[in-house]
Formats: sequence, C-alpha cells, structure tokens
Amino acid sequence: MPKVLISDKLSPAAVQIFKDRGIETDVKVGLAPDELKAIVGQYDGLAIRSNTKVTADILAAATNLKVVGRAGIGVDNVDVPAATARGIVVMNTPFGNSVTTAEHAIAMMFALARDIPQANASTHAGKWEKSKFMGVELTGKTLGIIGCGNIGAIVADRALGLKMKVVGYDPFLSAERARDLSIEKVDLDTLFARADFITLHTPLTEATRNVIDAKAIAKMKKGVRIINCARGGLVVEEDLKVALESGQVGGAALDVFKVEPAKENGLFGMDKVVCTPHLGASTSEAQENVALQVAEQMADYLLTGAVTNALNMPSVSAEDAPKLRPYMKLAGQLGSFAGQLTEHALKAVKIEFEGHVATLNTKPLTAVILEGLLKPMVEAVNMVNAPVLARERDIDISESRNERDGDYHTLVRVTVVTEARTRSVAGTLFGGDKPRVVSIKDIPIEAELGEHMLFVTNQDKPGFIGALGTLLGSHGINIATFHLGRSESGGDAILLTQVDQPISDKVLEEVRKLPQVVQAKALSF
Ligand SMILES: NC(=O)c1ccc[n+]([C@@H]2O[C@H](COP(=O)([O-])OP(=O)(O)OC[C@H]3O[C@@H](n4cnc5c(N)ncnc54)[C@H](O)[C@@H]3O)[C@@H](O)[C@H]2O)c1
Ligand SMILES: O=C(O)[C@H](O)COP(=O)(O)O
Repeated sequence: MPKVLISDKLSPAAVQIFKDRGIETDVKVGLAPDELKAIVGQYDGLAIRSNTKVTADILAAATNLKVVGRAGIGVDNVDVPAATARGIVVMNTPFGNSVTTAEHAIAMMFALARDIPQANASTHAGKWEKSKFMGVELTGKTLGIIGCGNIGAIVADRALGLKMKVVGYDPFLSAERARDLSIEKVDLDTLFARADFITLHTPLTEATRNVIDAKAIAKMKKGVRIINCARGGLVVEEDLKVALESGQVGGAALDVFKVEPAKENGLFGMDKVVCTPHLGASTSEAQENVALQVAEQMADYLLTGAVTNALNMPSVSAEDAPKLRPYMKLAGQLGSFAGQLTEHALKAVKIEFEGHVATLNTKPLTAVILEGLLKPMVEAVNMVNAPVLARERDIDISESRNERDGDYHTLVRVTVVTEARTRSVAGTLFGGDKPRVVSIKDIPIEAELGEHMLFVTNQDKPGFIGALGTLLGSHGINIATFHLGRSESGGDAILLTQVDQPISDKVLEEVRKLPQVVQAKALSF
C-alpha cells in the first residue's frame, strides 16, 4: 500500500481522499528540514503547500518518493530539476486557487484606493479621522497587469467589471487571447507609463525577478499604486521603500515578500503599505479545491499511473493509463533494443506511431522510448528525466503519428541515427497487449523479447544456424525461442534468440568468430 506524507497545512479533505483510495497517510506539519529528511524515505508521496522546502538534499533522502504534490500553484519551493533527475513527478493544482487569489488582488487594490486598513485601524483607535483619508475612484483608471495567465486573466475580468481600462504585459499572451480577454496588450514600458495601478501575476523566474526595481519605478506615473500577490522576488523591496518615501509610488499592497515568513521587513510600518501574510490562496473554497485536487492527482498516479498537472512529465489520463500500459512495455523494449545496439554517439531519434497507437497520447511513450534508449549510456535515467537528458545531449528527437493502419493495426518504429549509421526497430502488440518486434534494420522478423537474448546479424548462408545451435549447446545454453529474418535469399540476415541464462562475453566472442557473423550482441530486457 502506498504511503503519503502531508507536511503542510492542507484541508482535511485531502486525508479523506487518500484514506478512501486505500493510501496510508501521515500528517506532520511544521517539520524542520532535518526532521523531514529523516523520515521522507518512508513515503511514496509528499503533499505540500509553500511552507515545505523540497530541496535537493531532502530529495536525496527520499529514496521511495514517486510524487510531490503541491496543493497550490507556485513550485518555487521545490527543486524540480533535482526531482526530475530522480524520476520524481512534481505536480501542482494550477486552477484551484486562481479565483481566490485574483479576488485578493482586487481586494488589495480597493484597500489601496480607499486606505481601508489605515482607516480601519484609526477608527478602532477612536480617532475618527474623516478628513485624513481621501481615496481615489477605480472607475476609469488604468490597471496594468504584468502576467496575464490564469490569475491575471481573472483580475482583468473583474477590473473590467469595475469599469477600469486594462493594459497587460505578457510576452506569451497571443493577440487573439488578449482580444478575448479585452486586455490591451502593451510592452512593459508602455504599461509603466500608462498604469494608475499595477498588479503582478507572473511566476518568479530569472526574467521576472526584480521586474519592479528603481529603474522600472522611474518609468511609472507619479503616485502609481502597486499590488503584488504573486511572488516576493518580483519587487525590489528597498527600491519600493525609497519610491514610497519620495511619493513616486503612492501605495503598495503586498501579500508576498522576498523572505517568508516575513517577520521583519523594511516596508513594515510604512503609512502607504498594506500587507497580508501570503493569504492569496487562503479561502475555505480554494483550500478545499486544491487539497481535493492534489490528493486525487497523487492517488491516481500512485495507484493507476495516471498523470495530471505534472510539471516534469507528460499528462496521462486515468482513461488512457490502462490503454497505454501495454504500449509502455513495447516502447520500453524498443528503446532498450535500440539503445543496447548503439555503439556511437547518438545524433537523432525518430519515433513513428502508426495505426491505433497514433490515436493515443504518445508523449509518455516517447519518454519511455528515450529512457530505454539512454539506459545503457546514462546512469539513473528514468522516464521523467529522459527527455531532458536527451535534450542536454543535443539529440534531435522527432515524433510522427499516422492514424491509418499500415501492415499492422498498430506499430511503433524507433529509428536511431548515430555518427556511424542509421538503424531502426519496430514493434506491434499481438492480441492487443503482447509486445512483438516485427522489424529490425527494415528486415521483417517476429519475435517476443525475453530476459536474456542473443542478437546476431549475419550473411544468409547455409550452415550458420546449425553451427550456432551447436555452439550454444556445447556451453549448456538452452534456447527458448528462435527467430530469423532476412532481406533476401543470400543477403543480410538477422537472428534473435531467447536463451535461459545470460550469455557470457566468452560465448559471445565464440559466436562472433563463426564465419557468417557480422555482429553479435547479448541483450537483456
Ligand atoms: N499569493 C498567493 O497566495 C498566490 C496564490 C496563487 C498563485 N500565486 C502566484 O501567482 C503567480 C501567477 O499564477 P497563475 O496561476 O496566474 O500562473 P499562470 O502560469 O497561469 O500565469 C503566469 C503568466 O505569467 C506570464 N509570464 C511568464 N514570464 C513572464 C514575463 N517575463 N513577463 C510577463 N509575464 C510573464 C506567463 O506567460 C503566464 O501567462 C504564480 O507565481 C503563483 O505562484 C500566488
Ligand atoms: O502558489 C500558490 O498557490 C500560492 O502562493 C499559495 O501558497 P500557499 O498554499 O502556501 O498558501
């Protein structure tokens, strides 16, 4: 039975889902890194929010971990490359808290426009400072949205409802999507020049880090109000402080900080600053959504292999997972076959899907093929990190799909280009779920791959098969299956035989010395 650790405060709905799905669940919130490191090796899944830092060090101790589930959006607290390298799937819940966070940004905008937190504190203090708090109307003002993804788009929608003008900067926002959202797409300097309010909704990346610094602030309208409900590192807090003091920035509403938990910060106590402690996602609705989603996704992955919302692996639906299972085996075998035959640097891999398989989600099959292919060359490769490793090695990967049946109802062909040659191997499923190799180097053959195999290319001449059988017999090697193929009579021939024990280097050398043999390889699957 898989075991999951919940290490941040999640709605109890998550525990219930895990329990209902037969997954043992421990809840241990607030563990110090060393405490987490000491126990993480016991678990198959780790469910977190933003508090748990899933570092490379923690992952190194997570010897059984298969999935990290982030109940929320940002995964900047997870070392995703380190997880990928260890074959650990990292998934999030990209939509569960978007509305709630967008509403928080709008609430922050109102708070800034009308000094609500300051007026609230003053009124509670019995001061009745009616003339002190003079706000601004939002109607007719321009809101600049930096990052127009899920949350940015909802903020735009709400702002348009408030009769604001909305300009947006997002290099990945298409003109068509901007039109659909009624956002005027502008460049960053134009946004700075036109916006009365600026709200940030990008992830924290190298491109977005410090996007609001002194230089950027100098390009903004005097008195601009800035809202950050995305990530702390987007704003240079020291520069913001200077701009608030000078009046260049008229107010700032911050839900996120460079260092969290933010117990001390240079902006705290400033008159024009409104702060909340990373509450963007904190509504009962959003927390219920993300907890349910993450638990379902993690349970699906651990129990069925279905992958949803993974950041480092292609998605596989629960419906597709059983259909893909026999193909995963076939794909792994074909990749492994090609990888074990490869003796030179890989330049390109061409993967063709024909017939029924082309109607399925083939991305996971490509990942498994690459895993099999790279295994003889790269230590610790798995289907999660194989595409990354292949890219790092400049291997050109192409995939084609043709839903029409060819000679077979379903076929996967892997063609490998190395510095020395181009070689292909193809396979199908017999009876819907039994992998068979049906062509090697374009020579037809029909073979089931077993644990220990001998693959030989030879000249099609009489006497070879008898000689090989005698040689294997003289070493006490029992032949389980024997498959032959040839391009034409007397031409190139191939032989693939399954034997009951591994073939030693000594036996292989003797096979290679048989007069007709061009190449002989012991393969294992
Ligand atoms: N305060 C909170 O509690 C809270 C809650 C939820 C999400 N968030 C944060 O909000 C952010 C946005 O979440 P989302 O769900 O909208 O993400 P999203 O991926 O849907 O949208 C992010 C957008 O940013 C854009 N982007 C990327 N690089 C950019 C750049 N250099 N300049 C401008 N735009 C760029 C992307 O194209 C995308 O459209 C994330 O960082 C997330 O972690 C915070
Ligand atoms: O990225 C997110 O989803 C938000 O920052 C929410 O973080 P939290 O789950 O720690 O509140």
